Amino acid sequence: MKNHRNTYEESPERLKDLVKNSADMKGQRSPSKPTRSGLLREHERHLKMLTDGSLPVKNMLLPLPYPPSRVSLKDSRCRKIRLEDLRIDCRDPSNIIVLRTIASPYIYSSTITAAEDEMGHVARLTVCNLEDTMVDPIIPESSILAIKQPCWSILVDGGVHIRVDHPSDLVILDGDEGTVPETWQKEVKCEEDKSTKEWKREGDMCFLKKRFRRALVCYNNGLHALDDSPSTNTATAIDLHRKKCGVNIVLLRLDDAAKDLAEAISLSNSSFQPSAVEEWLHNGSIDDPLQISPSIPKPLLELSSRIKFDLGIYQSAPHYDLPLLTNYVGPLSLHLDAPNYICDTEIRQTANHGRGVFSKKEFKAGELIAVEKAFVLPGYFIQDRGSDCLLYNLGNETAAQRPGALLFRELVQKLRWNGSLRGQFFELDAGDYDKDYSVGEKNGHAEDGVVDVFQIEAIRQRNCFSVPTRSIDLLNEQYNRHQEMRNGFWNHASYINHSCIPNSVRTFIGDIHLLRATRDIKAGEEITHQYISPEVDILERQEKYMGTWGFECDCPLCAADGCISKEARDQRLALFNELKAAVMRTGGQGPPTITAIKRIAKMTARLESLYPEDIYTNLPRLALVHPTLFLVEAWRGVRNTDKTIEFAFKLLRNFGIIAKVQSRKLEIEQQAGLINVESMRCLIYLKEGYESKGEGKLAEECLEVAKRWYGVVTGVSVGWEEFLRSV
Ligand SMILES: C[S@@+](CC[C@H](N)C(=O)[O-])C[C@H]1O[C@@H](n2cnc3c(N)ncnc32)[C@H](O)[C@@H]1O
Repeated sequence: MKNHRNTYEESPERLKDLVKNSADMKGQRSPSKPTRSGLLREHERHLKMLTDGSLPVKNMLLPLPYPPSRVSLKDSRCRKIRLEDLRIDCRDPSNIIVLRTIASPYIYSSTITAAEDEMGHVARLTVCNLEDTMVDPIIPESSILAIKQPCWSILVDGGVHIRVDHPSDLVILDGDEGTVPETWQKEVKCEEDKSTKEWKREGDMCFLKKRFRRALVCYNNGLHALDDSPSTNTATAIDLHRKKCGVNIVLLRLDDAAKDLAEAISLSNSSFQPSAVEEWLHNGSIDDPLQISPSIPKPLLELSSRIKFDLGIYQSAPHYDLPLLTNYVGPLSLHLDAPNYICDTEIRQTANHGRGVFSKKEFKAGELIAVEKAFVLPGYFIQDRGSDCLLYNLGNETAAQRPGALLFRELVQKLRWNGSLRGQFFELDAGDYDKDYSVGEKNGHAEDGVVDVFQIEAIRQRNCFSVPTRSIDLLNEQYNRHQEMRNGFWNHASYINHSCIPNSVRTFIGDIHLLRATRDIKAGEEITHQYISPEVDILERQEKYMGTWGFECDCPLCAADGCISKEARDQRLALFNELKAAVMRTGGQGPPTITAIKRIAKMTARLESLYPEDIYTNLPRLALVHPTLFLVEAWRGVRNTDKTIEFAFKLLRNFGIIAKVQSRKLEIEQQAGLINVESMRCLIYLKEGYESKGEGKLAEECLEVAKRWYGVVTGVSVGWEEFLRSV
């Protein structure tokens, strides 16, 4: 059994201990020196395990943070060192080491290989956060690499390896650079002499086999091998650029894809300069002043639309065919071609919550405030256990489940390859992460591909959303029980601050985020939403906000709860728990008895008395929500219409929605009200009640509000009739 332990997939627990206990080894030389045969034997064993398929969950690890090197290999500060010069955990940004890999890589949660320096000394090399695959390895055997700021990192088995966390700290060399040892230079093979046609064919084969990087090389070589006959060449060159563009899109290299497409378009119509086409692809607008789209062939048009949507297009009104988008989206089709609508909101400094999003115009309750396509929303088969992974951050001792881990991975890839998208992202809140490490464009360190993976993770943690495939699916209990939520990232929405009693609700259709007003909003008001639904107990909810986002909420509800003495709050919580247990006891054998309902109503009334009216005038009373919901449904179950109506109004009140009937008209005041599935359901119960009392008009008014709230809660009106039938 011992022989089969996978020491390549490091246990985070053991690594955490190691980080704590190895501080005193910092600066020392390697305690062990592997032999070439020992290292290769061990590597072979792990590779075999990988092909055998006996694989654990992927544990991705982020050690203690350190910044990526910004020293280029051509920089005069750059100093070449050897394996024997390396020290434990000592990174000097000016140092580089040139290595040659001596084995095929093991690619799982990271890329692991064996490498030698020019003295013939060997080491295990671990490169993390690469978009690497076994069919298309980035560093196959015999690759020549320069590693920036190399050092030894301790392994749990007592050995050491060179660990690279920032992908930009790894530079793959062609073999003819001055930094490459002479003996290795001679061994670098020249690419074969092939015709354009042959390169294209090989590129196509590689594409089919998902060897995307190799396909790019082949198409590039094909372009270089073009002969001098212009007539046949133009069509071939357009085709090769188009193919390259497609591969770059798959690899999330949108900037490169735009370059290739611009070349292809310009070749197909010489009145367009490549630079003008590239600018059009990047301009974020639906406008096409040069009239490029009507003048290009369909395949190029399709690619241009793909690139423009992925880079972000903006429109000035919330015009969307939401039923169409809703019906299109499914677990395998998350990504939509939809423009953003964010122009009626703006990002500004708040008084004491950092930056926030503000309305630039009035919004009516239910109206769309903003619509945004995801910057990144990983698409993967939820059921695919092979994509299971966890991301351990040893710096702040947090662990992200698969949705967060996969989002992190894709963020790194997208940011690394698209300089045009970096500036926006690195402006976002990274919490306590030391901004001095930052290499975002705003700091003027836009060296190609240099992104700080620790900063990306800090930004992800603070700003990502947990999302269903579509928010309407959350109304379906089956879905709720079985579906894992994904993690996605939306740049504009990342500026929205939290409030426990917000004025907007966020919903999703695939990768589209919709924000709707829960009540009328004035121009200039700050837009808020709930990061998570607030816990009943203020201390518990503040702990959660502090734990994940580092803030203490000071919304009116938290201020009110803060006015209540600890003793009274404890009393409230004890009664709340007692009620919860009493409600649980009624479950099981048929509907609750009238005696049980009355007992719970009495306890609920006692709990209500613990909410002073002068403090909670129109604020939600969270502890009362669930018992009151139980009572509404229980009275409805025994067909007591008057009681159902009475408790439905109480439930709305407990959500902070002050509703009453005045002169046989429904009046609703919801400045601090929580609009959610339960409050919407409550209105449907009221509609039913009034219907059975022959109050048709009141019933209709309740239904109208319920329908508006359905739009807020799901983002769309699709499925309303079906939902109504299911209540
Ligand atoms: C998603 S960002 C929101 C935008 C952020 N204010 C900014 O300047 O980038 C989340 C961060 O905003 C701040 N924040 C959000 N809601 C807050 C609130 N109710 N009170 C205080 N700070 C808040 C916290 O620092 C939190 O980590």
